[in-house]
Amino acid sequence: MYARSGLLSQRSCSSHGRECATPVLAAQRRNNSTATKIAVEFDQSTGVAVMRLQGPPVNSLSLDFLTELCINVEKLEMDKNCRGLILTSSQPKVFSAGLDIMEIYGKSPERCGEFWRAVQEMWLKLYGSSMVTIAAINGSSPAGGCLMSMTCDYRIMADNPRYSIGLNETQLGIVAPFW
Ligand SMILES: CCCCCCCCCCCC/C=C/CC(=O)SCCNC(=O)CCNC(=O)[C@H](O)C(C)(C)COP(=O)(O)OP(=O)(O)OC[C@H]1O[C@@H](n2cnc3c(N)ncnc32)[C@H](O)[C@@H]1OP(=O)(O)O
Repeated sequence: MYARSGLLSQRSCSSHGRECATPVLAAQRRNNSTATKIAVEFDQSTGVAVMRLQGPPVNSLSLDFLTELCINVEKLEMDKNCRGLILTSSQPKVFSAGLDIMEIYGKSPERCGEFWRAVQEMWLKLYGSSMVTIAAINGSSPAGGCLMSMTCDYRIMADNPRYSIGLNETQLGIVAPFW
């Protein structure tokens, strides 16, 4: 969902002077889901968009979720009026539970590859964004949720001892790749 009058879809990328297009098209081709897991509100007066993650129960990062996230980031990126992005969660107590483990359990190597490429695309898009990006971490944010917030320029986390953040997969001896 992009609550801004469909303006973006009518504009060509070249009118904005920002790079765009191919990744969006790739992501759009992939996105067959009709359910909306990402809600975006853009305030024209401030130039700041708020992106709310709303994939119940815990905003786990499925292929559909990642695809929708990427499409929305890219749309905002193409809008020259959008200077800042706040990423937060609509789910109570959880920012994001990280990668949707059911996306990698018992799946074919091809499907796992597709999923892993979507993970890379997500963090590269956020990390490389020309917008100022802020993660407003209003709940727990383990593993891939931590990765997502790390790729933002700034992080603010709700002060609640019940919320945790970190690369918890290291407890199982799984470490982030070296690239
Ligand atoms: C800046 C440059 C960066 C460069 C980066 C380079 C690349 C770095 C690579 C980094 C790698 C990152 C790797 C990530 C790996 C992963 O993300 S694997 C996933 C790991 N996630 C977890 O371990 C989270 C586990 N979940 C929890 O801890 C808790 O569920 C919670 C704290 C999130 C929420 O707790 P609570 O509110 O009590 O809910 P629950 O009852 O536990 O769960 C509700 C419901 O959700 C299901 N669920 C939870 N997590 C996931 C998940 N990850 N995937 C799918 N489903 C999940 C849980 O099973 C429950 O389902 P049911 O209600 O039982 O059906």
